[in-house]
Amino acid sequence: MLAIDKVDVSYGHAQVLHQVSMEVRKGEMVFVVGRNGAGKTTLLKTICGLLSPGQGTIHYQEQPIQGLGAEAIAQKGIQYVAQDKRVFQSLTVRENLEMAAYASGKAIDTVLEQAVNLYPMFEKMMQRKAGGLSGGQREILLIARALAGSPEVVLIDEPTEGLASIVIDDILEMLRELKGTVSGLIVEQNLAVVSRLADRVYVMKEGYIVNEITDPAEISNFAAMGQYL
Ligand SMILES: Nc1ncnc2c1ncn2[C@@H]1O[C@H](COP(=O)(O)OP(=O)(O)OP(=O)(O)O)[C@@H](O)[C@H]1O
Repeated sequence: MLAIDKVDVSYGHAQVLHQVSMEVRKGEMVFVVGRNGAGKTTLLKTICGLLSPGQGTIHYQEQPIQGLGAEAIAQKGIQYVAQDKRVFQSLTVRENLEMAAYASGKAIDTVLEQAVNLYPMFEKMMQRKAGGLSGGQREILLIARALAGSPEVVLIDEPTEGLASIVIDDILEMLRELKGTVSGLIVEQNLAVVSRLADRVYVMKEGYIVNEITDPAEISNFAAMGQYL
């Protein structure tokens, strides 16, 4: 589905990704973990076309996409949910979803229904201003917006960052709902979340992939593996 091969990325003269290779197979939920500054956000921005790799290739459904630009890559079916949890605050939940429907060309009713399936509480929250939602609900709204165009792959940057543990459970539940319906590449520092959902984990350190874990037993023990971070 997505194959990243020996990708280097620099900001000016500062190289921050070195020979990064990874894959996401159809329906897989793949996690990237690593300390702050390891290059995780840079990786997602490179895949979705906000940054261009200096070297290496990124293939999506067997076609090269590196350097295509963010709009073209989104149209091909890769959606990116940034770390900042920024919704259109002065618009309602419904209006936020309507804008995503409009941008993707999907019927509004379908997008609203998908969002309620993802997070049933939205049904009663459609007229609320998105700025008044909790951090967790904003994150779920952003993911619902990203799913509006029925992408094949979602790239999600730190969905639980800064959230209280009770809200993290909501995100966990929502991601569990998503699992299998779309392929996911998710940056996440909460190892308990990773251990519950991951099909595959990549560990990044200082711009390099230093470990790939696919063994389910090892993944389910991942929360105890703080040494990787
Ligand atoms: N726009 C930029 N210009 C120059 N350097 C940058 C820029 N963005 C990030 N960096 C540097 O690139 C490196 C990787 O940053 P990146 O944000 O990708 O890491 P990260 O693993 O996502 O960390 P975090 O969890 O803090 O977001 C860091 O050293 C960071 O300072």
